[in-house]
Amino acid sequence: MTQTAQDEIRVSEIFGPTIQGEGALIGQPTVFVRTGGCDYRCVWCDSLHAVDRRFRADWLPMGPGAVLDRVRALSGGLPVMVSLSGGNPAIQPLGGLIAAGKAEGYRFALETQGSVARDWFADLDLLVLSPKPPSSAMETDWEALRACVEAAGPGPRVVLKFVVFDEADYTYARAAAARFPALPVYLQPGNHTPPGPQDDNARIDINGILQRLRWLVDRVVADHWFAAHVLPQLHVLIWGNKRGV
Ligand SMILES: C[S@@+](CC[C@H](N)C(=O)[O-])C[C@H]1O[C@@H](n2cnc3c(N)ncnc32)[C@H](O)[C@@H]1O
Ligand SMILES: Nc1nc2[nH]cc(C(=O)O)c2c(=O)[nH]1
Ligand code: SF4
Ligand SMILES: [Mg+2]
Repeated sequence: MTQTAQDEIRVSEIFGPTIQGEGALIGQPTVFVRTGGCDYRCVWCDSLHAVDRRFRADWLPMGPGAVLDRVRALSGGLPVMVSLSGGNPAIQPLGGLIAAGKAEGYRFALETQGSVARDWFADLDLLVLSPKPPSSAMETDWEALRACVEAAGPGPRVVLKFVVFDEADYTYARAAAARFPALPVYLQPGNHTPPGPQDDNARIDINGILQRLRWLVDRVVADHWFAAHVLPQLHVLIWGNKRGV
């Protein structure tokens, strides 16, 4: 593969295989490629090490070949699901990595807030759009979100995934889902990440997460919102907000 500076991906971390902890592929063995840099800054982001520019020195430019070498080494050369996350992976040049990986049998999912659409979304196996509710303090660009769905086209599965902390977030999720009636919906309770090193499972408020999870189930059932899936972040229940799992 010939490589140019435009192909370089800013990589915060590559880890796994672990299990996918969230959403449509929960429980599935997955290697994560987390890119560095985001056009948002959600107040409760659990991955600030890939968002806050203070960590920029840790985001290494890597060509698609080098990323695939690392993924191959982690998976023992066996095809596995690769989740592209971040940061916002949509602001990175990932088309070459996806094409090269698919040629070797890897499958690709991508997690994005839906603020930037890319033509290579059409080559994914799964596009997870996670527009941000009021508690994030971010504004949704509905046209950009729709452009993401359109860029995906008929190829990948496309799903919506909402983080819900409170009633206003739930109302937002209902309204956003109603704009895209054909898309499956996943709801997950938010976790309040304490500041400091993300390597300490004891610092996670598991009781708060479970309380919001019970409330979310009650809310969905009371509304007869039978198309929604309600799931916790399984990796957070297992490991807290530890990095690299
Ligand atoms: C860290 S983000 C990276 C991808 C992309 N920027 C996005 O937000 O979709 C990956 C997933 O984690 C979710 N997430 C981030 N912080 C969270 C928190 N405190 N509680 C629950 N989910 C969270 C996001 O909503 C998104 O679905
Ligand atoms: N196990 C595990 N599952 C995840 N699902 C989404 C994640 C993310 O941060 O994008 C994530 C993560 O960081 N770890
Ligand atoms: S969009 Fe995603 S990565 Fe960016 S700040 Fe929000 S949760 Fe974090
Ligand atoms: Mg995460």
